[in-house]
Amino acid sequence: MGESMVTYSAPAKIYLFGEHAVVYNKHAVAVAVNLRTRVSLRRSDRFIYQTDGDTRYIEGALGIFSSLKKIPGLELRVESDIPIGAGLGSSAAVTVATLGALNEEFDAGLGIEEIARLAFEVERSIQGVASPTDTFVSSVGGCVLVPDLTRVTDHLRCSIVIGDTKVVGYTKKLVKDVKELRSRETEILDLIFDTIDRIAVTGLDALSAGDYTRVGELMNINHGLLDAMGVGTSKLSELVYAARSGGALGAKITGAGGGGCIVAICEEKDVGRVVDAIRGRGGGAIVVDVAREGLRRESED
Ligand SMILES: Nc1ncnc2c1ncn2[C@@H]1O[C@H](COP(=O)(O)OP(=O)(O)OP(=O)(O)O)[C@@H](O)[C@H]1O
Ligand SMILES: C[C@@](O)(CCO)CC(=O)[O-]
Ligand SMILES: [Mg+2]
Repeated sequence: MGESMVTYSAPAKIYLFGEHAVVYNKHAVAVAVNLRTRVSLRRSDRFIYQTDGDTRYIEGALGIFSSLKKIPGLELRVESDIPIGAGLGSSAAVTVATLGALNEEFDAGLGIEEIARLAFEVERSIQGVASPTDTFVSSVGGCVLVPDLTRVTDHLRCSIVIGDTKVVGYTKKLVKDVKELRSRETEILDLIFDTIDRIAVTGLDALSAGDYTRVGELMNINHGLLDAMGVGTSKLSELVYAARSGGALGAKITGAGGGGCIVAICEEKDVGRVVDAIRGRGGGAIVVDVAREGLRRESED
């Protein structure tokens, strides 16, 4: 019987504000949520992977880690609650959890900030252009402000509902499409990004003041600007409007768009109506909580 496997997990995330603009160094506010990816691994004489996704990000994590410690062979298993390509940061979570487990198994002595930075390098190398948001919030948990890379709170006094179009969005392609649109309409896209920057900063102030009506209103404006940059779909907007009609304070695309998920915030008393409204339009709907913990060691296998 080989030595026991070491297991680390990392959470999914939603964006309250700022996706895509954050790639151009504008502010974003992201929140880790309690859907997790768990990576278990142990040394081996060859490389054996068990996972339900392709291994691009796992290979990316192994590659960047190998520059620190030689990996002769590895048995690695991934189990995840996070839908892939749904805008919930599944790539960041699998990368962060893989690096966390490697860090312990090979005694690399990396701190959480270093793990977040290495994970960001993996995302950027695969995505082409990327922000540190997804990997940072998955590493540290709670609610974070980017590009400051600060954790602002670990509690929201509202309910969070994720609506899933069940259509995969491809982050790499969507980020590239926005980059190409910006190359054609630079001034206009920069005005949109600047407006999203202001929304994120104002939204964080509203969050800190507990003014969730204003947080929701700013989320709605942000959704319109994501549509304007071409990452929306009719299905995403259908679920957004359904959530709002169901009583959500605010609802918007979360993540890269082009498919994937929306996020809605509401008062606890309205959660059932918001869930029913999303499901009534054929969307998947799950109520999530803030994940206070980011990268986390799980019990021995
Ligand atoms: N459980 C998993 N096992 C292995 N690889 C995974 C897993 N989950 C995600 N991945 C990797 O991440 C890729 C999806 O990343 P992508 O950035 O396109 O979507 P996302 O991270 O889910 O959404 P977003 O980046 O918009 O938040 C998959 O193709 C796969 O390479
Ligand atoms: C679209 C984007 O802003 C978020 C994807 O979850 C890309 C990134 O920040 O790397
Ligand atoms: Mg991703």
